[in-house]
Parts: sequence; C-alpha cells; structure tokens
Amino acid sequence: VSGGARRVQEWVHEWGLGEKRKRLPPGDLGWPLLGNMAAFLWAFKSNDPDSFINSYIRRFSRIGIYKAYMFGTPTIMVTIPETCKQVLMDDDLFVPGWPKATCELIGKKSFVGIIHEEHKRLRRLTAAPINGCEALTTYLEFIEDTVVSTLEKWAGMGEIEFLTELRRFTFKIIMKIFLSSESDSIMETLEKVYTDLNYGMRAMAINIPGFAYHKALKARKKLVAILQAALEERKAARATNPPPADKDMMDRLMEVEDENGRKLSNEEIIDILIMYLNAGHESSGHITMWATVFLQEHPEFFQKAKAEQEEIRRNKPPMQKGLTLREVRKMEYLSKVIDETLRIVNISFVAFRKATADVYVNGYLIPKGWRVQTWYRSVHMDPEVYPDPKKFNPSRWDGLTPKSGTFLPFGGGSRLCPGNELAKIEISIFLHYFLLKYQLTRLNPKCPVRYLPHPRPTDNCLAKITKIPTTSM
Ligand code: HEM
Repeated sequence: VSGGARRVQEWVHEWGLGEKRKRLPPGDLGWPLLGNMAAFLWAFKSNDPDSFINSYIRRFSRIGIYKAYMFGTPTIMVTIPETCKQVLMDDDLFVPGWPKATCELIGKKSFVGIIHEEHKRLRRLTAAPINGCEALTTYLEFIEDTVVSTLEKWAGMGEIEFLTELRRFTFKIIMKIFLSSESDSIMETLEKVYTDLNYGMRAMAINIPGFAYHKALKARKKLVAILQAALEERKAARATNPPPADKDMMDRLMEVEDENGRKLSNEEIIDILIMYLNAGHESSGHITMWATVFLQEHPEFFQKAKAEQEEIRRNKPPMQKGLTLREVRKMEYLSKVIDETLRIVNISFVAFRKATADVYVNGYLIPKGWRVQTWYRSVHMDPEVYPDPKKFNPSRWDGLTPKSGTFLPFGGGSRLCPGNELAKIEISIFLHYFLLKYQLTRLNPKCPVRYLPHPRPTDNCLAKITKIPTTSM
C-alpha cells in the first residue's frame, strides 16, 4: 500500500489510541474504505487462499497476530493455536463481531447477536435436543433410512450435481429436527432460498441489484415470511388443540420461558431457526462431498475405510436392522478420514469477535471495539502444526491427540459448534453405505475450486454415483 494512503487510514483509525498504538501488532490498514479486502479477495478467488495470511507471515514472521482492515472495520487477525485459543476462551473480553452482511442475513436475534446469559440459556435449550446421546440415537434411524434411499435414487439418476444433492440430503435431516411437521413443499422452497442466502454471507454488505448481498437479503425476506406463516399456523392450532407429544425444535422454542416467565418473540424464534437451518446443513453437506471425493481420489484410503465398514457389517448381530451409535463411534479409521477432511477443507475458515476492552495477546494490543478474526484455516494449514499441510493424509491422525487449540474445525469455547456430533454422525453414516456399495465418477475431476463462501468445485461436483458390481450387501 502506498505510504500516503496508509498514513490516512492509520491516522483515522489509530490516532485516538495515543501512545498505546505503538503496542498494536504489525500489519497495515490498507486503503481508505477498502482496507485489505482486495488482497483478501484476490487470494480467496485464486487457487491459493492461504497466500493471504502467508504474506503476513513472510513479512512479519509467524507471530500469530496481525493488524488489518477487513469488512469495513479495523481488525486484529489471530492465526496460530496459542493466539486463537486466548480469544476463543475469553467470553468477557471477546463477544461475537460478525460482519454486517452475516448479522443482517442470519438475524440479530440469533446467536450472532446475543451474548452471555441469554446466549447460554438458548444454547442449553437447543443443544441437547441436537447433540445429546439420546437425541442422536433417535435421529440415527431417520438418517440411515434417508441415506439408503437417497443413494439408491442417485444411482438411477445418471449425472447429478453431487454437492447440490448432498445439501438437499443434509437439509432434510435438519428439517426433521427443527420443523418435522412442515410439508415437503415448504422444505423444498426453504432449501432453494438458502442457496441465495449463503452466497451473500461472506460478501461485502452492498445492497445494490446485481450484488450477492442484495440477492441474499431478498432470500432472507422469503425465509422470514415462510417461517412466520408456519409459526402462526402452529399458534392457531394450539389455541384449540393440546400441544403435540412429539416436539420438534420450533415447538420447544415456542414453549420456553425465562425465569420471569417471558416467552420468546416470533422474531427471536425465527432468527434462531434461520441460523440453525443454515448452519445445520451447509457445512455437513460440503464436508460429506469432500470426504467422498478425497476417498475416491485415493484408492488406498478408500480400501482401508471400506475394509473397516465391511468389518462392522460382518460383526453386526443378525437380528439388528440398522447401525447403532456404538458402531458409529467405533469407526476409528473413518473418523480420521473425516477429521482430515475437516482440517484440509476448512469450511469455516474464520470466525469473528469484537474486543469489549483493551486486551493484550502475545504482548500486542487489541484495542477496545476492534474486530478480531480467529483464522481456523491458518491453524490447520500451518506446517509447524501439520507437516505437509496441503496433503490429504488420514494417517497423520494415527496415535495423535491434537493439542488444545490446534484442531478447530468446530471452533472452541462457549461458541463451539452445537451440531458437531450430529454432523459427524451424518457424514459417517453416509460414508458407511457409500463405501460398502457405491462409487463416484466425476465428470470434471480437475474442475477449479471456488473458496468463497465455502470451498466447492465450480461445477458443484458433477458426477455419477453407481453401484460397484462385485459387492453384495
Ligand atoms: C461439518 C459440519 C459443521 C462444521 C464444520 C461446523 C463448524 C462450526 C464452527 C467453526 C462454529 C463456530 C463459529 C465461531 O467460532 O463463532 C460453528 C457454530 C455453530 N454451528 Fe456448526 N458446523 C457444522 C455443523 C453444524 C450443524 C449440523 C449444526 C446444527 C445442528 C450447526 C450449528 C451451529 C450453530 C448454531 C453455531 C453457532 C454457535 C454459537 O454461536 O453458540 N453446525 N459451527
């Protein structure tokens, strides 16, 4: 950045810090207004997204904390396990600080906009019915039936967009948990609208026709209208009928009261649903696709993973119909495949926080009110933590228990993903049935990858799923 432009940016944003500004970490605030977004977008639109953080490491060494100007605000980026951990574990000094686009699209009353006790209460209410052992056992059969019938269907379909189909599959599962009594047509409409919402999530908040954010705002309006209608219908039904015995998450959210007897407003329920339905299908859909693709590209890992699943099938008691949670938890090698996929794909490459007071990390100042980005991606792609990081190698997990802060695919601290167990189970069950019976043939195996908002092949993984003729179930 030219000296003059840099000085203007620094003067505007750092002057108020007085002498303390000397304690800021190294870096620069880039160009006025744009900041460092051009460099970030350049890297993430190329085939080497890591070149963005690597340029800081090259210039200032691997200190794990740099200053920049991102998404319209001065930002401190933390990029190594030690600095990320310090930010993630301190709920008082760091609260969520997502860019405007994310907050507006996911909703201010969702978890991105609430903190401390309110956040804890709504997490308690919503996390156990998703991730608890009892809940997972309940969902297992539904997931399994869906996997078996979906794979069967795909095998008869010829060419499919594998990623698009997988997102439909994971959406079906999250709908079952959250809105089980809604119709298939609502589900289909919601799923389509979510694609537009998602593309706007990591975009600049430019509300002009033609920009991703504009389209995504329209998508949000549609989602709100659909969920509002569903909510009102349920409220009307409850006025005359007793509450249903079989509750989904919308029912739970409608019933919950705080210690003063206050119920959640429609707006709160809708924002929480929009957040969960989005977070609950995008990432798992993408990771399932990548795990399948990586296995198919590496026959030696495919065979090893398949042998484990065959062993599980052989040892199943003859009267037992489906898989049990215990069996899924015994899939040791498959779990390494999934962890390695999570590490290398980095679906959530970064999370956003805001400092509530001046705080020092590794001796450097994070000023009150500045944004903080925890770069999960650079932790996972750090050769000091994971040698040869670009190589997909499930065996790197043999005998390895990752040190705290070194493996953050689901984040950490109080914001740790509440769907992590559910996601792993969905992916494991899918791979179990896929490995036993099917294969994937991509039409464009060398198709370029787009990294924003999530890494995906630009053709959404056009492929054929076919039965492997020699295997019998
Ligand atoms: C492979 C799949 C998934 C990945 C990689 C993933 C990743 C993450 C990450 C990294 C975070 C933390 C963000 C932060 O630090 O602020 C997060 C939060 C969250 N995830 Fe997931 N997730 C996955 C699946 C799911 C599923 C299946 C659900 C729903 C059932 C879900 C619901 C959420 C919610 C609601 C949050 C916000 C938590 C909070 O702020 O308290 N995720 N996820």
